[in-house]
Amino acid sequence: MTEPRGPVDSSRVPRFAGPATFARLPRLDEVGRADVAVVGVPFDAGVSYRPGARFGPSAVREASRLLRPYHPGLDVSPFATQQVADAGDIACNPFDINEAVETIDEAASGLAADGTRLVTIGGDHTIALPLLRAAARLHGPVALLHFDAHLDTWDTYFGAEYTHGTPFRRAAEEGLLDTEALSHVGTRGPLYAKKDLDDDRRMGFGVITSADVMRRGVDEVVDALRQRIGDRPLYLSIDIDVLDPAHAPGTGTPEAGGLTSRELLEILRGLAGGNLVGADVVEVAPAYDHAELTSVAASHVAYDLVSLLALNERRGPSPSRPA
Ligand SMILES: N=C(N)NCCCC(=O)O
Ligand SMILES: [Zn+2]
Ligand SMILES: [Zn+2]
Repeated sequence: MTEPRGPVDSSRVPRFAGPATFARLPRLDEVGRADVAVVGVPFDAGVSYRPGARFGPSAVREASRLLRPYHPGLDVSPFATQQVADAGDIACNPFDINEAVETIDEAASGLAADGTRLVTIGGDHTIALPLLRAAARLHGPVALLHFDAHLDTWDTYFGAEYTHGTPFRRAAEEGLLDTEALSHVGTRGPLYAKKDLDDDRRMGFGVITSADVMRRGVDEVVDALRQRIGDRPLYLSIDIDVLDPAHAPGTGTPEAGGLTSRELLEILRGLAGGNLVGADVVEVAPAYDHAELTSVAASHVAYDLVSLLALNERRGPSPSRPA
């Protein structure tokens, strides 16, 4: 097997020079096949409040120029042990949500057909539905770990079924989810009614609120999540608004009282050694960002996801966790 082709060497070409692929990795067409593809979905026609997440993929790529090849927290060089490439953007119709959902499903299925695992950069949270369809087609119903301020299991908005507040209800209805292993992490903020929580529970979701993370701490949360997920094929969906607006102001539906980026990254690291089959980072809306706070956070989250996928291959225990 040939060695994976890694990022542009920052000691030769300054990291602020040249095109912004994710982490300055090669494009997929330059390497032919990848173990992990980072793909953008510049789609935001499903939002209920501030638009702008269509510019998320390019902002996260720009912010990812500073990433380095070795992850000390997980003791892995994620670009050396597997071929990681930037698959560019899935071009989908900004005026027709139903068509866009189909396009994303087909494109994701095409990319993943030969075993490539996808880390998708959104885009608003609508895109999780077609990504879950593509994942479930390959792996069957998947465990879902959903980091978000919001439940995203509402039914419709203005009669629309496919929106950023409804992907997980649709996914549950379509049988894409393993109902024994569904968790929201980081939820908070006002709801429409208490019934939102009842509906959510009926779909099988467990909830670890943002306040729970603060009270129970990262290690206990990780233990609970690992127990619930076990060895199941796992899909991770990370809405950047799970972070407090102080850590991620650049997003469309911000809610006070969120996680710190440190908490989010540490919870992710605690999941090492599981059976991650795909992941997304969504809802980065750069027009509301300051000093790239949000896109830097999202680029680090994506880097950790790629690193978790590298450790998947090894199937070893997590070095960041005590034995
Ligand atoms: N998925 C995100 N970010 N937000 C959903 C909010 C839905 C609402 O406006 O009630
Ligand atoms: Zn959200
Ligand atoms: Zn969301």
